[in-house]
Amino acid sequence: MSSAQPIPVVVLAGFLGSGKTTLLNHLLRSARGTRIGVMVNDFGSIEIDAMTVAGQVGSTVSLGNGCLCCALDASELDSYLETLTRPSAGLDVIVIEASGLAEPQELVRMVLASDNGRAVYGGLVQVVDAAEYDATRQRHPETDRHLAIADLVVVNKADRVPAEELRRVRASVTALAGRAAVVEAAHGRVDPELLFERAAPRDGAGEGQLSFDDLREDEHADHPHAAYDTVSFTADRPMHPRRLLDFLDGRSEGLYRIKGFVDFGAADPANRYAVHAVGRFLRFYPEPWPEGEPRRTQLVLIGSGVDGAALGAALEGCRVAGPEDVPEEHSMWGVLRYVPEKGEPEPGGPGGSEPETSEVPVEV
Ligand SMILES: Nc1nc2c(ncn2[C@@H]2O[C@H](COP(=O)(O)OP(=O)(O)OP(=O)(O)O)[C@@H](O)[C@H]2O)c(=O)[nH]1
Repeated sequence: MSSAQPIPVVVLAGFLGSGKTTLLNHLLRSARGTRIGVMVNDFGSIEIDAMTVAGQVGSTVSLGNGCLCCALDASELDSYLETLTRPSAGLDVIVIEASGLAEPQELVRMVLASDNGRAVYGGLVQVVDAAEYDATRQRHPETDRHLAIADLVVVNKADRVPAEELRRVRASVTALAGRAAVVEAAHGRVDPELLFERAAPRDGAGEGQLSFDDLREDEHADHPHAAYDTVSFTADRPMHPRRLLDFLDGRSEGLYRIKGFVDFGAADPANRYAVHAVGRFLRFYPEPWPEGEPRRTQLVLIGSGVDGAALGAALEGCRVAGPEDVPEEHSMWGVLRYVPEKGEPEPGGPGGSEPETSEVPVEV
């Protein structure tokens, strides 16, 4: 792509835990020379997504805590776009990863409203968790509306549902997503061309894509974010593997999403454990501590109808209390049960080739 062309800005949306960061990291790994700028928006004061993506690329801007569509206005978005669209950054495409509770329509509207002449709206990619599809639609009827305005829908986690179920979900998504292409994926592994080609500004710019007029103003009202609380937890003392597992196994239905990194101290001094819970799905992904990274646990918990103070207190009780509180010999076994088999890649880690995008340092 030539730098004289406007840079497409793709909005990557999808409900909590559907696999947006996983897909983004796949794109960054397999972009083959396409230089991708990333904006990440975390819902929670610890920027887990930003940390998960940051190792992969230099051109990442974190939009911080909150729901982008509420926290940001078009002029602020413009100042971030200004940074990423500088010719010196040499980017070909910019991807905005929305928080799992963002209203994609608002983001699209903001991108369309941008007066940055070097950027152009590049389409909405909506990620769907095939295993959570019915439950998500039930709790969040606005899901249907999000599908209807998408340009590409990725029915992700195809590996988690039987073939027949996948067909049913795909058929339902296709019916709702009138204008969008629908593809299935496991671990977000879509052909990057699919996004970038769709994102590339074409003659008759944005043909087939949403225009301002397609976006109705009144739909921010039933924004799902209002129903959710977020709890951030940090501990400088290691977590007790068995007590943390008991906490996770006993989590309530309302506590829909947990993500972060866990320090199990002496139980595994070499690794930190990325943890992800999405509904009843739970995984730990051990990875060597990055050099210079302080040994600490950082978690973000997102749920509706949850008691934040009680969750915080319960997690505090999962910390190793002191030298006499030694985790019993096989206490890591419970954790290891949730470490994926070989072949199931980590959300942001190995499991694929190294990123081919070059580092593009961008100062914000
Ligand atoms: N089995 C399976 N797990 C997946 C797949 N895609 C993502 N995951 C896992 O689902 C969890 C959530 O994935 P993320 O990529 O962090 O989801 P997200 O949409 O960025 O999450 P939020 O930003 O919190 O909304 C992680 O444990 C991923 O490894 C998939 O296709 N199959």
